[in-house]
Amino acid sequence: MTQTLPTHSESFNVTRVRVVLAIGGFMILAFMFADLSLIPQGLKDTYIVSRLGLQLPVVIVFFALSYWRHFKPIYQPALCFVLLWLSFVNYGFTVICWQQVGFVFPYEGVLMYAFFGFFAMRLSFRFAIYFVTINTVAFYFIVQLYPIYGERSWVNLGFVFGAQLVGLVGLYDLKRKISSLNEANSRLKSLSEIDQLTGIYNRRYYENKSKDLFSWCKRAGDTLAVFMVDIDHFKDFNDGYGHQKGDETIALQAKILQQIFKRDWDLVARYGGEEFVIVAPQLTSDQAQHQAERIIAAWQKKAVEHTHGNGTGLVSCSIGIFCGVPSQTQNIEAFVDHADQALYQAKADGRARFCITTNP
Ligand SMILES: Nc1nc2c(ncn2[C@@H]2O[C@H](COP(=O)(O)OP(=O)(O)OP(=O)(O)O)[C@@H](O)[C@H]2O)c(=O)[nH]1
Repeated sequence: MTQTLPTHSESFNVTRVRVVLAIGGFMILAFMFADLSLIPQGLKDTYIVSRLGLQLPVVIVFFALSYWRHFKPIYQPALCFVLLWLSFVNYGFTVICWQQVGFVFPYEGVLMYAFFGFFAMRLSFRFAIYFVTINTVAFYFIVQLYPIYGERSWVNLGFVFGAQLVGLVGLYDLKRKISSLNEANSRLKSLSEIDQLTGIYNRRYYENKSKDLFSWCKRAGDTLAVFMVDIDHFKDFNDGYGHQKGDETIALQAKILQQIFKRDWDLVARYGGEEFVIVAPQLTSDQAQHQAERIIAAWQKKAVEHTHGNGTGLVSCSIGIFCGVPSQTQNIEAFVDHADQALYQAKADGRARFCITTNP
């Protein structure tokens, strides 16, 4: 399998990171023009080396790293390192300016790196604390070792620390608001995608996701199995044991299906009422039959009494399956229609069984 199947979880927004990083790289280049008009002639080459030889390559390497599949776990420490690297290159250049021609290079650039890292690159609060601590200590040593800023040294140190502290407070506040927004968002998402009675995906989620899975199988030329599962004589069960027991039985059916369809890309959803749908990519007809047998057997093992109506005395379900490699003209609805017809057949044949049809 060369492609990854679409699963039911979200991913790190790496595109945003790349765009912001590219903007940061261009900002370094843009500032070069402004800085070069201020810097004394003899320092221009050193300045260009500090920007094009030391700062920009690190930004480019970080950008290239974003194409690595393990980029997400290393993003925060790597970002912290890049920001410190940019600041330290600035400090190094500041010292060279002072030592060589007594020129006072402005320190404010490092505040820009900090704020860019905090708010544009979304440095985590923990790494922002590391960054501020190391950055402030470095600046402290510079003003202690070199009288670059003269009697303004302490004021400037206070300014560097104070401004970063304000940034940290803002970052903390932002993180708190974002996390409460995310919580509210995931609650809303869950309400809109999850069936409250069973805790599995609802019809709305199924409608969207099944199309993705279907397109994936069509592109990859892989098999897809659609199962329609319906509890037998459920109206009689409800009438005989009450709606509450009926709800419990629907929830139990969902649990059985979840225990049997465990792969990340298997989609198990409540289709409506006591009917369930499963969209299972990469399942052969033999494997699909095996899964159906397991569902039927799971109900037999549970042995939930159902003596009302014309059933076997126990709760059971019927299953219709349609399985095959999607043809170019088929859509997911066609698979569901075939699975529905197979379900109809399983009911007509006496229930508590499955019926399977396959793509020619
Ligand atoms: N307890 C409960 N019952 C539900 C729910 N949704 C639908 N039902 C009931 O499920 C029953 C479905 O019955 P039918 O579609 O007639 O089918 P059946 O009695 O299961 O018969 P067969 O499918 O032919 O075996 C209806 O009585 C619905 O009221 C629900 O959320 N909870």
